[in-house]
This record gives sequence, structure tokens and C-alpha cells, in this order.
Amino acid sequence: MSRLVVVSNRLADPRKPAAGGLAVALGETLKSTGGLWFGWSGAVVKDGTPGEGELRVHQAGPVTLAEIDLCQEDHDAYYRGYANGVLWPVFHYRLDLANLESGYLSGYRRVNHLFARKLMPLLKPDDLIWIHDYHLIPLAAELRAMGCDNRIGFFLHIPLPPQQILAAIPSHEWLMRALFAYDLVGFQSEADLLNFSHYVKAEATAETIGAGQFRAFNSTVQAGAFPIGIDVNEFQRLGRAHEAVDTYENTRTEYSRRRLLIGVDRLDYSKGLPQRIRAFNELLREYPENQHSATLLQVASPSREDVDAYADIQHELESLCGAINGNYGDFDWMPIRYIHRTVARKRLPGLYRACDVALVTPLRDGMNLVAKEFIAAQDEADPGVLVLSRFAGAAEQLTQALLVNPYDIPGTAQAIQRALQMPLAERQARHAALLENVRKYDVHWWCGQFLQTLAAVR
Ligand SMILES: O=P(O)(O)OC[C@H]1O[C@H](O[C@H]2O[C@H](CO)[C@@H](O)[C@H](O)[C@H]2O)[C@H](O)[C@@H](O)[C@@H]1O
Ligand SMILES: O=c1ccn([C@@H]2O[C@H](COP(=O)(O)OP(=O)(O)O)[C@@H](O)[C@H]2O)c(=O)[nH]1
Repeated sequence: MSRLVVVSNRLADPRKPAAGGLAVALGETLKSTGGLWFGWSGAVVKDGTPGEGELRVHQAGPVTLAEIDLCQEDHDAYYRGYANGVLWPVFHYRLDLANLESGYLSGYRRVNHLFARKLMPLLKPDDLIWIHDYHLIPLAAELRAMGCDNRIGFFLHIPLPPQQILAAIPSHEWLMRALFAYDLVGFQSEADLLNFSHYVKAEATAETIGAGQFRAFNSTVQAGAFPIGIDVNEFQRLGRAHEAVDTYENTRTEYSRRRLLIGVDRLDYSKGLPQRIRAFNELLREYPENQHSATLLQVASPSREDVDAYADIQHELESLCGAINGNYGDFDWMPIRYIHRTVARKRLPGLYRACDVALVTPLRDGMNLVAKEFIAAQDEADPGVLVLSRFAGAAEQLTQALLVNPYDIPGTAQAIQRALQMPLAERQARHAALLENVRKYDVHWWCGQFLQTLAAVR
């Protein structure tokens, strides 16, 4: 059987808990398949040479981790600059936040070349290579140029925007052409796949030569939608461990007289946090019975703090929460508990279970695993309700959630009120259908479908 080689910017020791959906999902995948996981170590070397980085290889259970350091200049141009200052905002439909005039592209190319150069000697002829996310789009083209003819798949964890938005990136043709060096390209949703199909037909006069097969630039690529999932059994096991049980009991005791709502997100402008807080404000104003009763626990895990737009969103959020707590809060009740910290994964199932409603309301999101984790953590006899943005990839699957347009503040407030008042029978019916979906399309399904398709591509 072929060895699996996974390449991603973000790595995590699969034996330890991680924050961020990609690291969590790949950790789960590799724990069961074994193989090699290659990526950035997370270390930034102050006076290092651009295009160079020390590689350390070590064993973590069944997985060999190959971690490479980046020097400050490469990190700034590749990760902070091009990946998170250009690709992330544009792919999340936010041209207004993209730094399109920057010279970051050369750093992005340099680091992809470095990854290829360091990975090449570690590869065996029949390895199946699976490259992840927007940081590494040109990696297969770099590997091919070095003579690699292994099967290579790519999975995009974030949305792919429509052609007209993508085309605003000055080097969009080069970027999209690079996808044709892969054998298989996977997206989170059918909507992303459709955007890919429109783009390659309009901009690269691609021909469709079979189901999901596109021919352009003298190459053929297979494309498909492979919605990522969670490891439901592992998450439920985590929910039975003492850290989660203690968290559940402490939270229920502390808020015994309250209705609890929860949001768990990286502090990212794509997650729609200001809009969510405004919708909660509208709930308190329009449905005053929730005053002195409903409390929103908002976990905002620090993320990419050296990118300007992230510092801005943090200030906006802090001032919004402060204003609402100032206006409505009382000696015995604060409407919002804002937690600007990463909460340990082992506590999350208990926290989710203690809450009546989850607010997962991104403006755009590739998938959103928090939505799936919330469903998996519920008590089936008395489940909470998921309020979910129609613009999260997860909305294509989780259709029994209360779907909202997060830009519509009164509409979202109305859906939250409906969630808080939903009768038990309806909660149970919706939850059962959602759980069935989350269980069926779990992380093992995702991995299996992608790798089987990759292995079968001609
Ligand atoms: O690595 P960071 O810069 O700290 O960011 C964390 C990860 O964020 C993004 O996650 C995406 O992948 C999830 C799993 O497929 C998906 O559910 C979510 O909607 C996406 O936003 C990013 O794509 C990863 O590369 C980052 O590691
Ligand atoms: O304080 C936090 C915030 C998030 N997470 C985890 O990070 C992942 C976030 O993944 P998601 O797909 O929702 O979004 P992303 O951050 O990858 O965009 C989920 O598994 C969360 O449980 C965590 O462990 N602690």
C-alpha cells in the first residue's frame, strides 16, 4: 500500500490537541493512516537566509513529522503577506481587505520552492502526496519541475470565490494554472466547485472532458467537492472525559438561571463576529424577555495578530461587547462573556453541551468544524439548536440548522429568538437529522473519498 504524505503550512503533533480546523482534521486523519506530515514548524528565525530553513524530522506515534523553520523575511512575505494578506481576504470575497499592490508574490513562490526542495529527498516513488490549502497552491508545479511524478492531490480548505473576484488578483492566471499540476483538486462545497468550473472555462478556455474533469494548459485535472468532517466518535469520547464533564457541570451551575448561547471562533474578520454581536444586541432590544436571562459566551481565539485587519477586528469587537455590557449589564447579569483566548479542545464538548444555542455565523467560511462539533456534543434527549450562516460551507450539508444571512441583523436576531423558544420535539428532530449527517460525512469519509478518488484518477 502507498504511503500517505501530507503537506500543509500548519502542522500539529497528532498526539496533542490543536486549534484550527485543518490541523485538527489532518491530525485525526494521520493518526489512523500513519505516514509523513511535512510543513512549517511554526518557528520564525530572526536572522535566517530567505529561501532557506532547517528541517527536523521526528516520530510522533504512527506519524513522521518533518518540520521546517522559516526566516523572518520569508514568513512575512509568504504567510503574513501573500497567504493571509492577499489570498485569504480575496478567497473570502473581501477585496476591500486585500493588499493587492504588495510585492509578496516572490516570497510566496520562494517558500513553495523551498518546501519542494526539502520535501523531494524524503519522497518514495509510490507515495501518495496530499497538499493542503492556499499557502501551497504552486507546490505541485514546483515538485513536477524537480521530476516528481507521484500522484498529487490538493485540497482547498477555504472557499473559492467567483471568477470576477478571483480575477482581481494580479497573478490569478499563474495561480490557477498551478492547479493543473495536480491530479486531483478538492473543494469544500459544490458552490466552490462551480466557481472553479466557471473560472477555468471563462479564463482558460478549459474543456470539460468527463465528470469533473477539465483540460487546459496541456494538462488534465480532476476536480470534486469533498466536504470535510470531524471524528464524531473521538469528539464524543472527549465529551465523556473528566475535563469536559467538569466544564459542563461548572458552566451549568454558574449559569443555572440563564439561557446560554455560544460562539467559538478564531478572531477572524471572516467569522462575522461584529455582525453576530449586533444581532445579539438586537435580540435583547426586540425581545426584551431575554434581558437578565440570555448570556452569550463568545470565545475568540487569537489569530494572525501581525496582520493589520486582524488587529482592527479585535478593537471593533472589544468596543461592541463593552458597549452592550455597559448598556444592558447589571450586578447579577452580563449579556456577553467575551473570552479572547484559545480554549483547550478537551473542554469544548462540555461547553457546547451546556449551551442552548450555538451561533456559527461567518460571512464566509470554507466549512466550519465548530458547527459539526456542536452537533456531536449535544445530549440527544435535550439538544441545543444550531444557528448557522448560509455562507458557511457547512450549510450545504447541515440544512436542518436554522440558516441565516449574517448580514441581516434583524433576521439573525429573529432566528436566535426562534432557537431559544424551539419546542423539545422540534429540537430533537432537527438534531437527529443533523447528527446523522455529521456522522455519515465524518473525517474518515472525507479522507477516504479524497484518497480513493486520487488513487483512481487516470
Ligand atoms: O493556521 P492558521 O493561520 O492559524 O489558521 C487556522 C486554519 O484556518 C483555516 O481553516 C480552514 O479549514 C477548516 C478545515 O477544513 C475549515 O473548516 C475552515 O472553514 C477553514 O477556515 C485555514 O484554511 C487553515 O489553513 C488554517 O490552518
Ligand atoms: O479556542 C478554540 C477555538 C477553536 N478551537 C478548534 O479549532 C477548530 C476551528 O475550526 P473551524 O473549521 O471551525 O475554523 P478555522 O479556525 O479552521 O477557520 C475547531 O476544531 C475548534 O474546536 C479550539 O480548539 N479552541
